Amino acid sequence: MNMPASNTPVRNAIEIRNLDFYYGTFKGLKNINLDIAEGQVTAFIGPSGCGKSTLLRTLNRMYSLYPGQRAEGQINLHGQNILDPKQDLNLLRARVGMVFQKPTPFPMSIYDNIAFGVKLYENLSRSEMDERVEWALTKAAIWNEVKDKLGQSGLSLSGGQQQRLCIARTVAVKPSVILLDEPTSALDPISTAKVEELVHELKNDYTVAIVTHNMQQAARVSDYTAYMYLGELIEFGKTDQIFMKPTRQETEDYITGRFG
Ligand SMILES: Nc1ncnc2c1ncn2[C@@H]1O[C@H](COP(=O)(O)OP(=O)(O)OP(=O)(O)O)[C@@H](O)[C@H]1O
Repeated sequence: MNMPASNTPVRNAIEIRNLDFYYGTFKGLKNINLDIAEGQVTAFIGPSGCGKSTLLRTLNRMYSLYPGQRAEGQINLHGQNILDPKQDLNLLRARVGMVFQKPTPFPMSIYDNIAFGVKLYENLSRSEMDERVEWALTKAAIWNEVKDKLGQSGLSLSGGQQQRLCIARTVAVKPSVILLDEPTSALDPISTAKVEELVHELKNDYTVAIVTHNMQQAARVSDYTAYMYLGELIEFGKTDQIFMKPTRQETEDYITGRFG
């Protein structure tokens, strides 16, 4: 468990207030109130269908792509409510990047996988772009594996490498928050360990929120943990408190495997 240094004041990157979420008439999230600390890793855990991915997808309004899905309440990103209808969604997704469960490289070269997103937001010279590509791939701990084959298709990489390429692609546009939706569930144990190590590194520069089915993973990589059940936030706290001394019986039952 990664404890924040106790003498460092924790600032919130995101403050979620009275958040309800609807899939049509079905209420997927019920009155969520949660703070996501800047420069820390926050894990969302809970049994299947409890709303972990739904909550993550509200944080960059990914749901706005789907008709019938809506959120009510407030999600303040560095003090600005991103649920405001006037929010520019392209800008939001540059500030809040997302990595999905299955690696999803674009069908283009490794270099272009990184450059593509950067070009949407910035006008860099070729040499500046070369630098950005190397920087992002280095941040995602995959530079050494791909530096001699940047022209090859991203799809030619292994699953674990593809996922790190996707993380590099997200990092490349310099977001302030990175959302990871079960980023290792399709990976083997060695690739999983690499991605977990990377999550640990990323929090030096970014705020990270991660959905995981794997409680050991939540315990290993996160500073804070939110336990959810049936669309409600049941308990939230520092990861060691949630895992070693939960205050709610429901949390304890889930953590100890008596339920879920
Ligand atoms: N597109 C959708 N339309 C309608 N209901 C949905 C949709 N996506 C999810 N739901 C419902 O919302 C609830 C929360 O789903 P969500 O995917 O957020 O859960 P989860 O905790 O991430 O689950 P899992 O661990 O299985 O991925 C579930 O009851 C699910 O059936």
